[in-house]
Amino acid sequence: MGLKPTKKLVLIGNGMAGMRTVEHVLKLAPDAYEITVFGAEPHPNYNRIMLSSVLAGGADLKDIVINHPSWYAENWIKLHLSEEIVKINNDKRRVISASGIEADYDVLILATGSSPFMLPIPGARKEGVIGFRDINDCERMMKASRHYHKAAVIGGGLLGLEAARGLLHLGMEASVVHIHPYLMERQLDEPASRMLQRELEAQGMKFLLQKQTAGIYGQRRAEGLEFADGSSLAADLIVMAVGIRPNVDLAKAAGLKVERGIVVDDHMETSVPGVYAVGECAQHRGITYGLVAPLYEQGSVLAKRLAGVETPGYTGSVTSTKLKVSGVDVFSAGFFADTPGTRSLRIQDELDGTYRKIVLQDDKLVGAVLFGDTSDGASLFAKIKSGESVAGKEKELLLGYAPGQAANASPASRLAAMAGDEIVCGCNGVTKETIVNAVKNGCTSVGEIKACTKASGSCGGCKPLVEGLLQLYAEGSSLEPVKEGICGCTSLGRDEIIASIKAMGLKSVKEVMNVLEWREPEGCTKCRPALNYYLGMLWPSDYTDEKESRFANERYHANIQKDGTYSVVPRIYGGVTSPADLKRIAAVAEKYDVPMVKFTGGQRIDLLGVKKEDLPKVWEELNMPSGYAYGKALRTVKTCVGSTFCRFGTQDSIGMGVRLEKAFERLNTPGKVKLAVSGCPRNCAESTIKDLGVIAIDGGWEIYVGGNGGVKVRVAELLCMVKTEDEVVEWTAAFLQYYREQAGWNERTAHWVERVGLESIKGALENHEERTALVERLEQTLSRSTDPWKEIVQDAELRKNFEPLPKVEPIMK
Ligand SMILES: Cc1cc2nc3c(=O)[nH]c(=O)nc-3n(C[C@H](O)[C@H](O)[C@H](O)COP(=O)(O)OP(=O)(O)OC[C@H]3O[C@@H](n4cnc5c(N)ncnc54)[C@H](O)[C@@H]3O)c2cc1C
Ligand SMILES: NC(=O)c1ccc[n+]([C@@H]2O[C@H](COP(=O)([O-])OP(=O)(O)OC[C@H]3O[C@@H](n4cnc5c(N)ncnc54)[C@H](O)[C@@H]3O)[C@@H](O)[C@H]2O)c1
Ligand code: SF4
Ligand code: FES
Repeated sequence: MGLKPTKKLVLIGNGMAGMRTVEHVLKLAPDAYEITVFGAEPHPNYNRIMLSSVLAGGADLKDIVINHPSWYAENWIKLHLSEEIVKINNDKRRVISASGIEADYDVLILATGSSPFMLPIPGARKEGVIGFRDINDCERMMKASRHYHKAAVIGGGLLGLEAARGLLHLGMEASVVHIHPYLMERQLDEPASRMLQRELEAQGMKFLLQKQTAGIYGQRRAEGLEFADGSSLAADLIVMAVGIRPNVDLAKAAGLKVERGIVVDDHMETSVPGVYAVGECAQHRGITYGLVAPLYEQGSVLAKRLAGVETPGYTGSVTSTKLKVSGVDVFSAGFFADTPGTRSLRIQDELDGTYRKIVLQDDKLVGAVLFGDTSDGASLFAKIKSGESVAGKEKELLLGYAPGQAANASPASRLAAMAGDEIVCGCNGVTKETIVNAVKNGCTSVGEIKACTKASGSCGGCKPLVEGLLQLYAEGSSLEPVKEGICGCTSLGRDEIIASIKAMGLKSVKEVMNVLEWREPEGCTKCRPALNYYLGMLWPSDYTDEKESRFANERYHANIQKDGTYSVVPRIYGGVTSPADLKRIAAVAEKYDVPMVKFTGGQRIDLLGVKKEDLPKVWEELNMPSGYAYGKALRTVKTCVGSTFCRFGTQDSIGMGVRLEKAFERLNTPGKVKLAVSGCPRNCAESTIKDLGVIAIDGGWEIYVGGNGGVKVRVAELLCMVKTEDEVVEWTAAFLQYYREQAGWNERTAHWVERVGLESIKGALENHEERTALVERLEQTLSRSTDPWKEIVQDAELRKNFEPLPKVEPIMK
């Protein structure tokens, strides 16, 4: 420190926004102020955001401190902990703490944050009823979990869901009571919200929707909740997460203009000159914010103002949020609702568990919702913030790739294509360019980049991107990163993971994550199903499929529809049915009020709109095998009528198709697999746009592979020509097993064939010995497969999974 400062700066509130402002001031004008900080909490400034991770086991309390006491001392800051300021004397320009400490100021910053809103209902003050705001709350929940088992969280917003996830981690039963019909209604539309709910249910969370809490019952300690509809829920820990209220009492008493928050102008100055407010307690242009990114923007503007650096002022923020629950990727930004004057585009892939919605207004992107894969969140948010015209680029934004570019372009090429001014770390407003410069200036780890730029220092959501940039731009690395993880939880790629599983004999998803040091202990929606698949593929004889690592569709063995009902597709081999099967399907459809019965593109019958609780009965009464219309597995074998009826047919395509479908049904594959068999080169079964298509020719068959008729049409390539039906089956088996062993999870054959090249596949399969070995390994896998519907129908425990959500008992008064 150089000259003795002449002005006194007092900060009330040792939290995230206030201390970020002080840090900025120290950078811009290190000698300008003598700084005193008052904090009501007994801790130095810590990362409040990470409390969710602490509760969920992803961090330790000691890991979340942002500024250690030594940092304050090094920067000549006088720090008063456990000292609440109870009075501001504007005339004397002095503040007074609860214990009587007085401090004079020339500049005063109020950064008092918010408090959880506690519902004013009978029983709200009972023991065991808490908010979730600070370290103390976190410790109370941890302590309660050691003695009690049933927790209820009131509020299905960001905080409530993160709290519930943490409580599950602590071994408690966690029920979320939400007043709206669907969760996170402030951030998500209904389809995304329903997908989220299903994922969280799979993690063990329970939900009571459209429930208004009327009171909390119990003696001294809470024992449960009573609802307005007369029902109740037992709970011995109740966490209220129904929103926050800015802490404004102190400012109000001091005569500052206060509405919902402390009213400030564009330079964060309150109605009293020299007195400023930042963070959640401040109200700017009518808005109070509850996320760090806008609060940090405010802090940066205020610091400039205090350091005498010219600034146009703060003009307000567009916000984006990400739910920090491991295993669930949800992103929401801007105006996501469908309102008059806006146009929404969306795609939902129930199979991959992904949802994308973009909202446009006057050719600009104004909002976005992503579920399942949030890797494009940063770039969509950048477009929303820039306000640039996106006319003509709507499809690119919706699909997440430029026309002509591969749909699943590698994360590395996406990072490389990112513009320099695109924000990578939303919490701290750090651009790609800033991170790349830090790397070029010698930062060699994410920790160093954090220390240098703040990126990844708050919610941690951008860590995978920061790590990706580090790998991409570190000296000596090629344009492709050295290592590209299968998801943000690891930097290990598919091949490394498979090699480690084999070498170390790892036998469960959890074991792989532990031994290979996953960053997220629970993994995510990308890696859990991938590991489950790899383990099943590598250990066909003794691996037990982990249902909880599969998408909801695969767990329930039915496709979930937009409205929460399911579709049921029984197997119809080769598209050939019988009057008896048709009668049974019709009877079930009538009995269970199935609203729609539809023929699918794969020549089957789809019963749409089946209620979850009816699924076991529907399967039982259909008494037909599962068609696997929901899984990454063999789907359909489409056939034309072939030589049996068609005058052009040279071979029995129906017989061949039925044989293939019976041979490979229930086979799990990296991506869904569709087959087709055509009876002559007229190709009526569209064999050339299937993963594997067979076409009859004079005296034999042609086998084509790697075709796709979906978003990006790809024509299949000729793998081989064979003479007999047995050879068709053998080559198909060998190709499917080679695909199972070589492709990445979720990689369709079209992409895989394009990536590795047809010649390499031909090379492997042409060798008779290798082909035979592949067929044997495939048969070993198939020998253990059983029909999932039959299993569920016969198992009372499994049937319970389909029962309606927790029964709420009526309360006896
Ligand atoms: C569990 C949890 C998870 C969150 N996750 C995210 C997230 O992922 N992303 C995100 O953007 N935001 C998240 N938030 C919100 C984010 O933490 C807040 O927006 C941010 O901390 C607000 O900063 P602040 O400085 O305004 O208030 P705070 O950080 O609350 O700081 C205010 C401080 O002032 C003190 N204080 C109040 N009155 C006085 C007084 N009179 N005298 C002295 N001291 C006083 C308080 O004790 C407190 O320490 C989360 C919040 C919680 C609780
Ligand atoms: N990942 C993140 O970004 C993150 C995480 C945690 C907290 N936060 C922030 O912390 C603050 C607090 O979070 P929050 O979730 O409490 O606030 P919120 O206002 O975002 O959500 C509160 C939720 O509670 C529901 N609710 C209201 N009254 C209810 C009632 N009587 N019964 C049941 N449900 C009721 C609302 O419908 C709403 O969905 C917010 O500013 C939030 O943005 C952010
Ligand atoms: S592909 Fe050939 S055999 Fe099959 S229906 Fe068409 S014309 Fe007939
Ligand atoms: S986005 Fe939250 S720390 Fe970077």
